[in-house]
Amino acid sequence: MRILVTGGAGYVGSHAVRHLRHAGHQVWIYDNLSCGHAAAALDTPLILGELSDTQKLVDLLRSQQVEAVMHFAAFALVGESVTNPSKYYENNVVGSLRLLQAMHGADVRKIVFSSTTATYGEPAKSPIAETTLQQPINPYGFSKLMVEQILDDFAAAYGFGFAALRYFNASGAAADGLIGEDHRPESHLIPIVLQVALGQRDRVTIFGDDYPTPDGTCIRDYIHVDDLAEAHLRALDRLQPGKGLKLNLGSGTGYSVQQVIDVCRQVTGHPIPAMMGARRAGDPPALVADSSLAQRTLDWQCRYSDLPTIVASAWNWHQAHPRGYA
Ligand SMILES: NC(=O)c1ccc[n+]([C@@H]2O[C@H](COP(=O)([O-])OP(=O)(O)OC[C@H]3O[C@@H](n4cnc5c(N)ncnc54)[C@H](O)[C@@H]3O)[C@@H](O)[C@H]2O)c1
Ligand SMILES: O=c1ccn([C@@H]2O[C@H](COP(=O)(O)OP(=O)(O)O[C@H]3O[C@H](CO)[C@H](O)[C@H](O)[C@H]3O)[C@@H](O)[C@H]2O)c(=O)[nH]1
Repeated sequence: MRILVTGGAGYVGSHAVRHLRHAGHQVWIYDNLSCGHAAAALDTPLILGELSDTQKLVDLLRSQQVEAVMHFAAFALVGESVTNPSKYYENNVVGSLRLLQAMHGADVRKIVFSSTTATYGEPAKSPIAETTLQQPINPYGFSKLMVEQILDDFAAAYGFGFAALRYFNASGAAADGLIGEDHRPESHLIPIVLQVALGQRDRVTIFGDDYPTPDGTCIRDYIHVDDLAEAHLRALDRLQPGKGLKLNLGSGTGYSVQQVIDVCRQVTGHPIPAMMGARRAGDPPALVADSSLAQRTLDWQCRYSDLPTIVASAWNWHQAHPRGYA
């Protein structure tokens, strides 16, 4: 297929682009490089553009005869979304709406959208299935939930076929070490811990050890970015006009912050000093996916999402690119 990938110069998008191309699809990346890196595009055509530029998108979709869109472009810092909600609703909601309007205008009706665990807020029960009530606790989560709603309505009214893939914690890097995770500022646990191992930070601060979990630190479900990319590829094949797939993507195994740091110590052989700090606002105690619906619907399984494999791939990338894409 001929596919436009918004946010394809970012972390998850760049890995998905490689999977798409490997499977024989023709791909164009559309990115404003606000958080992404031109180098992450490798040899895939990169078009610099804004989600809000509807006319540019219509022209592009038409001229390249695009058949489907994968939509990764968004802002994704939970804390920043609380202090600057306007920025998040503008980019994530209005930006997505403009993209969908462009697709409608160009008669492109297939889309795979990056949603998030953050749409669930603080669910009482774990693991989290898709039937869990979606009650976000921050503007980032609301912005993604709003787009899910818009997609439902575009499916019903205009025949869009969509998949909203709710990722848990994306992590790891490509096995060949060519691309990896480089967020600026970095807020994600694994890259921060590995920056300590590289000597770029003195220590990692653990955000709270008084959670109702076995060791008191927060539990998350880490899924390898290549497993996420594979699920996107399979979702693309299963889009149906007028219908929406809403699927959790996680490994189904939870690791505490303390366990993640311990695995990073084992993989890197570095002592990785850690100190206890205060809770980070808005962190739920435990988020673990029930991804059985995605497994059945997509005929998909995680292959690289055991934590030592995730950390080893990330460590490979960080060692080879100590300054990221700089
Ligand atoms: N990383 C995770 O653990 C995680 C978890 C759940 C959901 N998600 C979602 O997955 C998607 C990708 O996340 P990521 O970690 O790769 O983020 P990222 O910041 O690395 O990538 C986002 C990309 O979108 C681009 N972009 C942002 N706004 C744009 C705009 N208006 N026009 C054009 N391009 C724009 C950025 O330049 C960047 O290249 C996001 O939608 C995020 O909300 C990520
Ligand atoms: O320096 C750090 C960084 C993180 N953590 C902890 O490590 C865990 C994982 O934190 P991340 O920031 O790596 O990931 P989050 O679970 O907060 O975020 C993930 O889920 C969010 C929604 O909940 C967004 O989708 C986001 O993009 C995605 O990475 C959390 O308990 C956090 O408190 C620390 O203790 N110290």
